[in-house]
Amino acid sequence: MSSVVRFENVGLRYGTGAEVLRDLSFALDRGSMQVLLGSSGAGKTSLLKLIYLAQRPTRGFISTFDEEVTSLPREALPALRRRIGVVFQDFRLVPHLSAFDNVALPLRIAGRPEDEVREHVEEMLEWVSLTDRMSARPAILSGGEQQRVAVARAVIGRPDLLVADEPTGNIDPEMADRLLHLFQELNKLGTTIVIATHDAHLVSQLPGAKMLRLAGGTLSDPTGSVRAPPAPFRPLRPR
Ligand SMILES: Nc1ncnc2c1ncn2[C@@H]1O[C@H](COP(=O)(O)OP(=O)(O)OP(=O)(O)O)[C@@H](O)[C@H]1O
Repeated sequence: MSSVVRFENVGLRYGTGAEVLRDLSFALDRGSMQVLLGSSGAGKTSLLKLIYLAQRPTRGFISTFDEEVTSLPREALPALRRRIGVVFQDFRLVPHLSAFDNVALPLRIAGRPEDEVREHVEEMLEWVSLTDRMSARPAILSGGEQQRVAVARAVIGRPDLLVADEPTGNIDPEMADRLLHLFQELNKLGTTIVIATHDAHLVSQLPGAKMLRLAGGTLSDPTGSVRAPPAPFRPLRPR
């Protein structure tokens, strides 16, 4: 099977600090769905940044859509980035644009006709239950509403690759189910998907998804069992 992204012995350090990612070698198969599991600080966001080309590795080799991106000039990256939808952990909505206009952005950038934009955006906002909030700017939306706008914006253009950083972190379980269903539908249409989370339960909600487990900056055996939970808290007994 061909791969959309391939890492070979990739490492990343910020400045002169220690490596936060090391010896990463894996491939994302075309049309696959992967859950990147790791605790807080494990390096999930850093790994996603390498995948969506916002960060270059300090060593190793990365290929994206069959281009060796590690040696590509900076000017060549935007064309590849346009094929990648990203749900950022901190949403990154455009503050002066309404929910509608934020979601419309990828379609307008792609030069799609305005009547088509309207139809698609309305449909997408309905899917994430934000029809009645479409005129609101991000500042007056709740965290969960902003997250749903961010997801809608990332998926609306049917990207070849979708990268989502804790995309269900701020929403209730019912809406989380709805978003996961949306990701599965997109995956059926051919989009390769990577979802980073610290929530091991998410894997069981995505039948067919493969797991990548990140710990201490490196990928462990994805077939390995989930680490045992810590011993239960036992308060001191009164003497
Ligand atoms: N821009 C940066 N400069 C320096 N260190 C950074 C930078 N970004 C992340 N780090 C460090 O890299 C390590 C991994 O961080 P990262 O944000 O990738 O983890 P994470 O698994 O996404 O965590 P969380 O689940 O809490 O978001 C941390 O030790 C963090 O402090």
